[in-house]
Amino acid sequence: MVAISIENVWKYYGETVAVQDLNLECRDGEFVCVLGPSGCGKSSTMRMLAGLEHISAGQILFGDKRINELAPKDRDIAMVFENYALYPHKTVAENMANPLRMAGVDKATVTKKVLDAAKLLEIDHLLDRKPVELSGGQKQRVAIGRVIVRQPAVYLFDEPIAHLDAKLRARMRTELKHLQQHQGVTTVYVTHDQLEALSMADRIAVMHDGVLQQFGTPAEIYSNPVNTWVAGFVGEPTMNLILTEVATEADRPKLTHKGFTIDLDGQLGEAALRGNEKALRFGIRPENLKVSLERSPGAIEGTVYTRQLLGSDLLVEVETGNDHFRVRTSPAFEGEVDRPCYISYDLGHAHLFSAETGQSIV
Ligand SMILES: Nc1ncnc2c1ncn2[C@@H]1O[C@H](COP(=O)(O)OP(=O)(O)OP(=O)(O)O)[C@@H](O)[C@H]1O
Repeated sequence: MVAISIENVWKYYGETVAVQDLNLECRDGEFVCVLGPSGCGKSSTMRMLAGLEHISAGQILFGDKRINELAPKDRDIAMVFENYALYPHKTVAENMANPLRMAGVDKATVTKKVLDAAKLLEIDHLLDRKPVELSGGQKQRVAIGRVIVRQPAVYLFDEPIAHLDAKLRARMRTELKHLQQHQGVTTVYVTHDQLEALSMADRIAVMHDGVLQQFGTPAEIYSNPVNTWVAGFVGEPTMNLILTEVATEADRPKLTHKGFTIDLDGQLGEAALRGNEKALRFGIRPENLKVSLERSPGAIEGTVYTRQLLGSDLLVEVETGNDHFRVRTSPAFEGEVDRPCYISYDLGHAHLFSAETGQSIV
């Protein structure tokens, strides 16, 4: 196992800048997810780590060894990419056994390790089949199996479970996480799925347009997003980010909006005054709002726009002054569409972002 340092790394494809001055430290044995939407540069980062893509500038170290010039086979990595390249003429068992055979492991150990991995991945009944006889999801599991049979210094996973159905994906998240914790192999895992990142990673690197936005634990990313981009990308249903104007009344700051006014105090109040900004985005997660049919002091008045059942919870969208708040509540909430309701909030869970730059000001 080994720590990974990505230092001032850039990736260009001609004029296109895919990765911009990336700095990331992945501790020995850590599980780091690189999270972002399509085109944000996560696969380019992964391919540079794997040695499949030239590093345009900067350097990558495994431990204290610079790997820029090392061939993929000399990096002691095992990778699963979205387009799993299996050997077409070999069976599933032979595909999975291949890395162990190449490493000179004895036959009995190979057979046992392949069978254990196949059972874990629920492909033990497919061991004699050839890749052409498998579904996409089954091929993906064989590709994962081929990687987990051996213990390299680094695992590189690029959307390895994207092709599985929801139930198997949830199971594989648990199993991969368990396996990684058990083996302690330093892991970089690329995904566009924020739930996957939140549930699996020790730390998450959120990328957008080739630029690292934030690097932190899932709790830090979720609770203290550094900008509106991260705030809106991580968390489902997404954070409410409502544009408001800043005003003061008797030196006390407040946020004004067509549908409501929010008096600020404490940390938020200080930040709003200090920032000297005319407009701010008020951010609050749906689970940190309460909706009621009873009016209460300071509550935001609105009308029920939609009710959507999310299994055990109800998502209520409330319209106020041409904007909508999403509120996660109990299905027992009786408010009907187009009827008045009242939203209350705890400012301890609220965020303020500059309307101009999108950066958190608190
Ligand atoms: N071989 C290439 N030649 C030119 N441009 C490329 C090449 N590979 C990627 N790009 C561009 O670089 C940027 C980052 O691509 P990258 O594949 O790293 O993103 P990604 O986040 O992994 O996206 P996806 O999830 O869709 O794979 C994109 O704008 C993409 O169009």
